[in-house]
Amino acid sequence: MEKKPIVPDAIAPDLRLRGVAIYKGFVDRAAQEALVEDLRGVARAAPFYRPVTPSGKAMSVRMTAAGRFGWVSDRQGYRYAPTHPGGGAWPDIPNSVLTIWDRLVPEARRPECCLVNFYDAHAKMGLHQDRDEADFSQPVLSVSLGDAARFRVGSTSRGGTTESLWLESGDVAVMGGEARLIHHGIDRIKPGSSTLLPEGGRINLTLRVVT
Ligand SMILES: O=C(O)CCC(=O)C(=O)O
Ligand SMILES: [Fe+2]
Repeated sequence: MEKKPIVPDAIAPDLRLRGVAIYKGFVDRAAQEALVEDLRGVARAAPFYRPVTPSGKAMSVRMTAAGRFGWVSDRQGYRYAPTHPGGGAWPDIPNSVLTIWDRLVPEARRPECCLVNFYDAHAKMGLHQDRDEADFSQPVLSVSLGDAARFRVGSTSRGGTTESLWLESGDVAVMGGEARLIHHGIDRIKPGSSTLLPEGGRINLTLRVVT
């Protein structure tokens, strides 16, 4: 039997960009600060590193993760791995992060990976699909912290037109249902657009059900 896709409906999104549900300012400033504090703890246990694509190119984004699995990329390819590339299990996903998932997609399974991306002023991420997970009926939820980022979406197939918008600190985006396999990426960061991170830059969290 086909699984019914999980679409966020507990709270109405502020807007939809080609089916991606956008919740503007869903995380308030105090909660953003608490998230950053918890993420600094994650990064102490599992330091940020710069992944390499299967073709051997260093990504501009630095990554770490929390949960049973982290998403990793190296010469062997893209995959979910139970340990950090430097060795050792990933730390637990902080409750401050899980709370956002539970409020927006309460009917979904619990996320098994919280991928943490750090973008400096020059980092970006090309258009891609999140498709290394086993169950596409489960959504991917993304939280933006720090500097604003131009978020671009295409379609579920390759090519065609795209549309974009700015994701700002505290915004949440959910790719679920028809939009679960939409192409998406980050064109650029707007340096100095947020005071949340003293060092500047942007943190993006993506929560994923992996298995
Ligand atoms: O940084 C973002 O907003 C998107 C990140 C993303 O698409 C990913 O990590 O797969
Ligand atoms: Fe993605």
